[in-house]
Amino acid sequence: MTTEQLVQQIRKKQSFLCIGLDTDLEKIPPHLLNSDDPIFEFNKSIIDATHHLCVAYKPNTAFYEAYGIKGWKALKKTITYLNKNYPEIFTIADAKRGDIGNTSTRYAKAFFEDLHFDSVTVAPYMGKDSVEPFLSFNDKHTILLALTSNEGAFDYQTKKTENKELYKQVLQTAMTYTNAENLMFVVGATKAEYLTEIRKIVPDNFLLVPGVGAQGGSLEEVCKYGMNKDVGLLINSSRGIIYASQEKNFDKEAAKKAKELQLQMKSALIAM
Ligand SMILES: O=c1ccn([C@@H]2O[C@H](COP(=O)(O)O)[C@@H](O)[C@H]2O)c(=O)[nH]1
Repeated sequence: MTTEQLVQQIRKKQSFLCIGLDTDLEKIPPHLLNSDDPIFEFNKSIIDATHHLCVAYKPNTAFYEAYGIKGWKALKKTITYLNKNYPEIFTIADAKRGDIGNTSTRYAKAFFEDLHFDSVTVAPYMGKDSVEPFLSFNDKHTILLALTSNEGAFDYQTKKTENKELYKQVLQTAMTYTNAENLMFVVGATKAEYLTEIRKIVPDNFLLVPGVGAQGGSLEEVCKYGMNKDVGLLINSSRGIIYASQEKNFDKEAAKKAKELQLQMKSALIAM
């Protein structure tokens, strides 16, 4: 999917919501555990109930890898279901990959060519030759970790080397990479106060913003400091939406939570 197509969807749906499919067998409604593939059944119900309220889904691969081959099969069924039934939806494999060049190429092939995701999250620590293999795929997006939502972000990401914070160096250096137009960046909603500085360095790139809902980040502040002329934000909520209820109507309860966020996003778009 191109960035233009993503922006069109945001305008059409009046939403820049990304729903995180962090599917955990210990948290899904117990009645689903009797089915052949409870992870996929849960995801399918959530997707069918919420697709009109969001523009992206983000399965975090850890939740699938944890179940071995069964988890990978459920991930493949989920992305195939999304691409077949809702091709307008932007898909993110939250896998946080990155390695020496030839290994990164295999990761990129796995997520872009085998699984057909639109994007994958990548860790910047190994530098240019670990990131550029992901960037070389047309109409695919590499979402680089810049300033993460967790407390540990302060261990390195905000520390200064050569009088500049590491997250700023990541943003600036990454923008010099070949095919940098395919870059998006992860910035935690819990770090909204940094967004003004971040937008000075990457005014045009999309930001994937996890951390509203369960982690307590403010949607209002993220919009205030992070929006650009094309909206430029994908705001993720996982647990806050998908685990709204463990009852039979869990999908409808999830949709209610997604609707609450979509309505706030609609207001932010009107105020733009
Ligand atoms: O900085 C980061 C990067 C990734 N994540 C991931 O996003 C979701 C957030 O889930 P919630 O349940 O809405 O808290 C999860 O998959 C994280 O691994 C992040 O939170 N922060």
